[in-house]
Amino acid sequence: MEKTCYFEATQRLCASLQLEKSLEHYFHYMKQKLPIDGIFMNLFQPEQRQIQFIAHANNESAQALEQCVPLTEEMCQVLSQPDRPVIRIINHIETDGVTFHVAPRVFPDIQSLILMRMICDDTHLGVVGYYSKTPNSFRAIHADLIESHMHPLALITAFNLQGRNLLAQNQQLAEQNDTLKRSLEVKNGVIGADAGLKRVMEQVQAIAHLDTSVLILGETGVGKEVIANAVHEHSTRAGKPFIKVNCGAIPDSLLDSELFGYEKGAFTGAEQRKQGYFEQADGGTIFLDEIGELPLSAQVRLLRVLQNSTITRVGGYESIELNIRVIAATHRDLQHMVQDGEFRQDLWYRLAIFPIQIPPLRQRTSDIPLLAQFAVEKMTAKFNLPNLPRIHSDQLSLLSRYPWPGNVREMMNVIERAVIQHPEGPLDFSFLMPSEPEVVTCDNQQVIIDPSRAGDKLVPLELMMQKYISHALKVCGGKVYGSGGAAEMLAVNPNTLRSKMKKLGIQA
Ligand SMILES: Nc1ncnc2c1ncn2[C@@H]1O[C@H](COP(=O)(O)OP(=O)(O)OP(=O)(O)O)[C@@H](O)[C@H]1O
Repeated sequence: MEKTCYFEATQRLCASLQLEKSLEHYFHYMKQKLPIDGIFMNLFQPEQRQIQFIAHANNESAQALEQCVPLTEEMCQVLSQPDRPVIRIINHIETDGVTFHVAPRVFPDIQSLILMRMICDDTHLGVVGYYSKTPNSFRAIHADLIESHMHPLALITAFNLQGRNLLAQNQQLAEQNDTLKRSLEVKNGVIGADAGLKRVMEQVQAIAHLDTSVLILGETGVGKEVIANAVHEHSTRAGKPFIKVNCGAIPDSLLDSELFGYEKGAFTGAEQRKQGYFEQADGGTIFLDEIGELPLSAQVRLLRVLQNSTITRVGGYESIELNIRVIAATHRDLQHMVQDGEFRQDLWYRLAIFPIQIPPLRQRTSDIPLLAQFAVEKMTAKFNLPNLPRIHSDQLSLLSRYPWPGNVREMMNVIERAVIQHPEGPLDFSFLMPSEPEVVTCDNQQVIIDPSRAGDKLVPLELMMQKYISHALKVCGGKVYGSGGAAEMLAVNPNTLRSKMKKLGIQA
């Protein structure tokens, strides 16, 4: 009889991964053997000084519970005694101090019960309670019948606990992961912040919280905008506007209206009042990229704005006071431009209070693997690829040897191209290796076009331009306009480049 009961009970306890479901099956079997109205399970949590009810089954339902009942210090001591009996019959609940304090808080109708401790690996987990709403319901024979069920009950509870702990740890790790990801984002996607750009990031940290103007210097594509963004994000202006102005991309005739805005009727076509970039940046930061391209006439007006912190819209009279931090950037040698009279010295002094020089990528090759990984992840997301394409170590060292004249932007383009070519990986960058020197025929002679290999025989400038523009297009993956395009890399106006391409018969 006991053996059959043990077998049947164990089968039911093992029927589900959900404790309350197992308990429900078990209850419906055990109610035929015992005078019970329900069964509950709870955990003893001495560190929290409480008992937590985790599952309950009766004739109506089965529920997973999370109800906790606090214990006094003395109660904890009583329950921690190792020699407490495994099974106890309590036929009048009010006679047992601890049980009377705990069980009726969750199940008010309990009058009598059998409590069986669940012990697994010498650890007291908690108890199973077989209860009745009638007093004096239980006899020793009932206790004898269930005593052998302690092990399967303890085992399924221990597994369930392990699962709960794993879930909780998992959730904690996921939260930590999110926090770490966010803190990486706060570093604003500056890859190399702890390596090749460490010195730069130290300067960013030092200047960010001040309102001083910052001048960011470095070759094209080196990450000047990324650093400008980092200054803004680390400043008290983070969350306020960050307005980027590419000074080289605005035609001279539109500069004033773009920068300072205009009043309705200021000129033909000015049908509405429009805010300029400066007004849009009020409270935040204006990033004047390619400041070296600003014509001298505009430089005077910019200096006035910087000195007075006010602007006047085109066609307007009112002075508008602004609160703006200025970050300027250029790939040109501004000091040299000052000497040549192309850049106003007073503006240079004003902007160059705190210059940050970003080293070219070839001088910080330690950043290349991380940047490559970053670019691969970016492209994988962009093209919705199921897996990250791999880069073998020989290809990675090829990337580290390449001189990257277009810096990080060129690298992003190169990786995009490699991902398009082999989306499933591994990525191949052999196209970066110097190809056979290109030879063109000029005056019936063969001439090598690579200037570093050219001899004394020079080719017509147009031919050299044709080859050079074609090369630039190749580097930019055929892109003419926009960020990372050939016009940007060659620092020319896209329309100028288009017309040159047309003239020289170059297809994008
Ligand atoms: N340290 C970096 N971490 C992550 N991405 C970078 C980093 N540096 C540059 N990039 C990426 O390289 C590209 C070019 O960067 P960015 O536009 O900041 O260069 P730039 O120096 O301002 O270029 P330009 O001189 O043409 O204005 C962008 O896609 C940018 O996200």
